[in-house]
Amino acid sequence: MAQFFKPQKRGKAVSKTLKAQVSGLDHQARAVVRGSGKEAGRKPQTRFIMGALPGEVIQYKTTGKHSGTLERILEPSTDRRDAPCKYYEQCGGCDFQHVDESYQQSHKQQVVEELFQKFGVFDATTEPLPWQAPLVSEPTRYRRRVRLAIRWLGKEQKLLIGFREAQSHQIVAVEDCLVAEESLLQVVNRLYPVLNTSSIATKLGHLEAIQTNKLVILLRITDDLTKEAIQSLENWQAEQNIDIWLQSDSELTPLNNASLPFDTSIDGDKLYFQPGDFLQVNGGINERMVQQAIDWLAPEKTQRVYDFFAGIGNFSVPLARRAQSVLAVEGVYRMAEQTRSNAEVNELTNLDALAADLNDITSPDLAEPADLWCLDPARPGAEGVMKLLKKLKPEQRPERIVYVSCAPDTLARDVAAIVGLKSNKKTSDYRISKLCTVDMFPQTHHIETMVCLERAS
Ligand SMILES: C[S@@+](CC[C@H](N)C(=O)[O-])C[C@H]1O[C@@H](n2cnc3c(N)ncnc32)[C@H](O)[C@@H]1O
Ligand code: SF4
Repeated sequence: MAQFFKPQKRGKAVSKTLKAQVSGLDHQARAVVRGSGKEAGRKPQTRFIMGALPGEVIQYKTTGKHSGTLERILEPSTDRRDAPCKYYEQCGGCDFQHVDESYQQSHKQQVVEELFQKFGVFDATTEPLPWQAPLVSEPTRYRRRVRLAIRWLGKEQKLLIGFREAQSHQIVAVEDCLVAEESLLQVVNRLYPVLNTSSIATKLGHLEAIQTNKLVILLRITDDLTKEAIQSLENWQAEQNIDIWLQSDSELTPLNNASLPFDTSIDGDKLYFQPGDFLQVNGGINERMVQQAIDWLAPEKTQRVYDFFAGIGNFSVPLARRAQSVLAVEGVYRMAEQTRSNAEVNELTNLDALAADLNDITSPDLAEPADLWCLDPARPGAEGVMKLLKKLKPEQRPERIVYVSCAPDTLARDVAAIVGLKSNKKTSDYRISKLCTVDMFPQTHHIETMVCLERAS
């Protein structure tokens, strides 16, 4: 039969296998390779490839204009180690186990340094950043919360529970996870036979296991469970003394009216939360991070504090123990209410909470100005708070700001905005007095950083 030419849709690049030497690591710990030679007549591209290290010669497959997947390491780096977790090659939960923890930590500090330089936060040729020792975590068994994906395999009549593969919807079944507290996967394994029936498993979205004062299971359900299914979960709950919560699109319900779990603050105060609320995943490092925020802010009994992006009051409650008053601001109404309730339970009359969108905050929303600000935004950062700071008269601005960040790029952008404030057009109103990385997520590329900024006068 005659073959006719059919024009191809533009932009659909053909995947190729290439060889290259890795030139560096980006802020997501992806290897940077510059295309060697011409690829199908195009200009060589820079691509980002997970799993390789600077100096290594690799073979990779192109998957997009700037992406590729690692196929083979032809010349390994001496920094490479065998990953401690047997699921590492498939599981998307960790992406930095192929180097040891000190490499991970120094890479993370270097990323922050480079981003601060890029955003003009400081000039490396004239003034080094005042780095403090990193807050270093246990390298394994540090997670007190895990989320597992779930799929019912209809043909095999079997439930699959595990972590997602990187950039894929596939699930890797795991019996244990090296970064999670041991109790978490153990309890999931015990619950498995109860969930492994089509009447429950087909209605599950995902599962979370959380360990604070007690173990809690949160089941995300996509449809109502039958009475019998609920009864079997309740029987297991009673037998194991472990609370189960069901989360649907519209509500979060504890089975048998299970009570709220709580985290304990550095002063022994109880921070109650619902299983759907934000909770810092690394309990040990969280304690040290909160203590350091307090040391850096150094609140006095005469000072007022704003805790922006407050969650359930992780920083607000210990700050309220030391300051004259604290206003916690949180976007999720329920969590702001929880902070208020946590203030009451711990008999703190000087802590109030406001539910507000911090992208859009104005000083009248906050009533009186505060002497100290604590900021702990999610990844998009705190642009709205930066706008607020800029609009304030210099004398209304805080004496000190501690910024806790889980995204170094938005941190660099926001810190650049703070050090760029100049009331007298010459010198900055604020300088960075201390900063450090916080090892919140060992074995992954995620970077947590704390920065303390002090007002000049
Ligand atoms: C990284 S968590 C920190 C929570 C708390 N500081 C802690 O240590 O547990 C960030 C918090 O910011 C809140 N948040 C995110 N975007 C917000 C916004 N635009 N306005 C107010 N709060 C926001 C989230 O709901 C979340 O509770
Ligand atoms: S998330 Fe757990 S199971 Fe997955 S690679 Fe990391 S340690 Fe292993």
